[in-house]
Amino acid sequence: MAGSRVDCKVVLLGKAYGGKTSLVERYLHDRFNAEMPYQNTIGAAFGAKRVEVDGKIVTLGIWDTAGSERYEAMSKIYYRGAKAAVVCYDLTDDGSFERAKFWVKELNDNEEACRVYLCGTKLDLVQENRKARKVDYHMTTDYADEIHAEVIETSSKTGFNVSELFEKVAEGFARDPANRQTVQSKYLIG
Ligand SMILES: Nc1nc2c(ncn2[C@@H]2O[C@H](COP(=O)(O)OP(=O)(O)OP(=O)(O)O)[C@@H](O)[C@H]2O)c(=O)[nH]1
Repeated sequence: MAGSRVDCKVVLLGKAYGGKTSLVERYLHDRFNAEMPYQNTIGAAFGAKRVEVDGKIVTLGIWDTAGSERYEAMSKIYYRGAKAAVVCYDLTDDGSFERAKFWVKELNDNEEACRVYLCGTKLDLVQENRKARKVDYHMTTDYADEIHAEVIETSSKTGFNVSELFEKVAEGFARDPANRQTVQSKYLIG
């Protein structure tokens, strides 16, 4: 990946313990370690991945921010210039959806060109036990319609919908006429 251009800056935002790091870990390295004790992100972490869209290469530069409110000022720095934001909430924690709304407002107020993807995390937990669901799916889609966003529910544990989420992000970016210049017009080989 060294030296390759980052076309699309993507930022992950959301409440602490919401599953952002696990989502990136699953997407970039296809792994999830349930045994590993939770470690809160400090500052932010960066990773990149190339995605093919319509025969063209989009490089996603993904910033995983810290959810802890202690690092809020820092997280605000990381969404600057982002073309897409994956705003995460934990499907088993209703407070995390309130926090997601906070980030959506931040983005709407400061980064007009940033597309918002609402990502419900830990879907495996609510599939195992329906009572564990604390964030209603239809409520999230109604809200998404209001703010012109998309909703996707994922599980980093099983991998369900994780690649699909980032593919949506890459497609949304590459197919936006405003970004046509940025997307490398070369074909992906191999
Ligand atoms: N069962 C299940 N657990 C998950 C899933 N995603 C994350 N977790 C767990 O939830 C906890 C928090 O996940 P993280 O990915 O570290 O959360 P985060 O949003 O990056 O947290 P901060 O760095 O503090 O902002 C960890 O113990 C994970 O193992 C999932 O899809 N399923």
